[in-house]
Amino acid sequence: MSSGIIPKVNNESALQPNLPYETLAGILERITFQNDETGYTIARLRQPGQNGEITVVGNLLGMNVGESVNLHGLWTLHPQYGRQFEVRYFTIEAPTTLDGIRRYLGSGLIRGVGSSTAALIVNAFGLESLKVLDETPERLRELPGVGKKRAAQILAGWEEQRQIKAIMFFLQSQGVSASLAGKIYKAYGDAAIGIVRANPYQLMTDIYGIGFKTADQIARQTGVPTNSAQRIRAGLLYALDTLSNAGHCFALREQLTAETARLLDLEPALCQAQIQALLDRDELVQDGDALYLKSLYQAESRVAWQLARLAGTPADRLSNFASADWSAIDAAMDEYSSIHLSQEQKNAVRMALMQKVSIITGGPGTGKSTITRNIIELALAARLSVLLAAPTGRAAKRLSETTGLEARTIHRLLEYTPAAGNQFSRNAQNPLDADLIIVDEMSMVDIALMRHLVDAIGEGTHLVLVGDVDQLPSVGPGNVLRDCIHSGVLPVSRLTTIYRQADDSYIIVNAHHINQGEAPEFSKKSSDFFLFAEEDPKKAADWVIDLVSERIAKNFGFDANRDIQVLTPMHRGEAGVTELNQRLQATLNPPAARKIELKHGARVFREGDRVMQIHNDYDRQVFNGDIGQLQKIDLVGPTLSVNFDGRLVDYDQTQLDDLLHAYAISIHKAQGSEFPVVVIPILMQHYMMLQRNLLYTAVTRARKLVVLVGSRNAIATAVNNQRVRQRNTRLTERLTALFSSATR
Ligand SMILES: Nc1ncnc2c1ncn2[C@@H]1O[C@H](COP(=O)(O)OP(=O)(O)OP(=O)(O)O)[C@@H](O)[C@H]1O
Repeated sequence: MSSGIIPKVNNESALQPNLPYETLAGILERITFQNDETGYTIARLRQPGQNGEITVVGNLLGMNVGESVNLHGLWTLHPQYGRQFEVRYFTIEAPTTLDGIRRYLGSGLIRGVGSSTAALIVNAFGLESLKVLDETPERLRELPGVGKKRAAQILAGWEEQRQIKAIMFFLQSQGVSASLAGKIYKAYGDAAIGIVRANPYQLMTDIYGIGFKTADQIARQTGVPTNSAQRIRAGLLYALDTLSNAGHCFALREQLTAETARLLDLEPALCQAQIQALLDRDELVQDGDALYLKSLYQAESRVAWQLARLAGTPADRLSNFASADWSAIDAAMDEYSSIHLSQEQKNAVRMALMQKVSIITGGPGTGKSTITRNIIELALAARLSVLLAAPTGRAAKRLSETTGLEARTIHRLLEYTPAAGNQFSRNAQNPLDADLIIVDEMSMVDIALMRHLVDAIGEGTHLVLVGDVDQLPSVGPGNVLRDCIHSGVLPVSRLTTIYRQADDSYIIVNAHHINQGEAPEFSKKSSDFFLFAEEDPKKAADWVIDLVSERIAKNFGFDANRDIQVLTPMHRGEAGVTELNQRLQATLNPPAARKIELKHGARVFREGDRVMQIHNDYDRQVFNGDIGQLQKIDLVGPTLSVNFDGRLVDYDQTQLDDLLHAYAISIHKAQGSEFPVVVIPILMQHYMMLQRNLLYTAVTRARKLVVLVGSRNAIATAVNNQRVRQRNTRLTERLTALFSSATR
């Protein structure tokens, strides 16, 4: 782990970014629409001395018709509704004229009070009406026809809206944007102010979209000292969490102290003391010089323990194979199968059926799918039950296609139910009922998911882990497949011979070249592997646009929207994800009168866009890396409907952060997916990311055509850089220790 990978918290406010906001003052005339769940509002504002009304949109919880408001935000141009003002922050002043007060009280603001009661109140108390409600509400009884019960009812409604307003006011005065304030209010209700004051860092755990930096800024505003124990503990957990997002399961004590001290701008000794506090509270676990978040420690130890249990049990649901006549089985396989397996492949089949836990690894075209099919055939012929799974929906679909048997995501296999508090219904108490379980694309499985998987496997069931260990490791923490192989305690079949290869096809040959540290060949004979040499990032990006929108379709007959995927090493720069997406969107899906658009932050979603979900959402069954097409935008919700392989999924305003444009995606996000054509910009500008397994992963995503655009130098740098980023994991050591103690 290199030091300094966690960005320092700077003093710039992430809450109130330094944008040139405009301020509008006026009276809120009408609320046209308000989404009860999210608080998203469309309203009309009248400005003093000006004719007509303007449309204002944003999270306007706590704002009511008739109020004088100061709105801070930006003008935007809506393709259908024209010019409108997007509110980021607001302040409210109560109305001051008789008419204003009457309209205000009668606007529906107070539950159960309409325009006639409002008129009664204003007739009786005049300009003092609001003061009466606030300070001497017993005077409501003076109103004709208002008894004790009715007065209490009016008062309760008044208090309720006052509370919302007070909370929204408090949060905004702490620098929280209106939309975040809305989220906080929705999460905590009337307790919001209390919680934010007592421990703003609590928001990190409870509210999606609030991270350490936002919580820390709120804490500064509310006066929490920078050296408070609360802040340091939150900082330590945040540092560990950031490291786990980079793939690490633990941090060394010294590194964690240094990282956190730098992050918080405090003395390391202060951080040391709070490490002990977190250990005492059982939020951290210490293992020698390593410090783990508790959940990761449990996951890693449990995976090792469960694998030892599964491998070491005397129970064997495939015992027939242990005593089988393997020369007869090999002969039968040769006779009945159209493909004659090589000896190394036969050994892999035999190993899977004889060993309770085993691993099959190999590069593209080495026969992993073929072997998997053979294993399944033999198991089914022996009337055994087989379950197949893969970490992502798309990988599972591919496994189904290559084996002809149903394959599920690991989450579905384990009957994951997010509604029931993220529970896996298949677990140690209720294990999967199968004789044989095969999991494909193991390189993508992180330590947390592996823990749930092995927990749910009963003794005697065989587990076969299949994957390509040279691919990029999982996005989540751990390096499970690699660690299991390195431990040397589990049987491994390494497949080395490439079978899938036509004479003019270079994709697989080059993938293996790259994996072995050799430069890919750009031969004239090649029909599927090309380089457009260009050193300059801007010109390389121009090439990418031209290739995707014109050349590849023209010369090879592929469809730009359906078949071609741009994969790039970085997010930033001319040839990074962000800029390429903007340019490709403009070229492949330009604005048009009939296409509705929705602006979200710096991005514009437009009907017809290619988009990608970037988090697992088990409720709605859309997963990190799923790519779909934006079919419809409904501006009133506002909601987006995205078509994922024929299934429509709706996104409301609060879910839009889960969606990115996907004309160009990062290579990391492409793991486990395949595309007919991939176009890969690769430049010295991407220096930080130029690693062998990154290029290898990118190239192996293509089924029919690979086009590299960039510099030979960058390709050579990637190929030569075998420094697979080190991940802090101890699964290898745990496995070795457990297995050696079992055999002693
Ligand atoms: N022993 C063999 N003899 C002849 N052809 C083989 C042999 N093994 C595999 N093949 C063929 O090689 C091709 C690649 O095999 P397979 O799809 O099983 O590899 P893979 O490792 O799963 O590849 P990938 O990871 O790219 O999907 C297939 O067309 C398969 O039929």
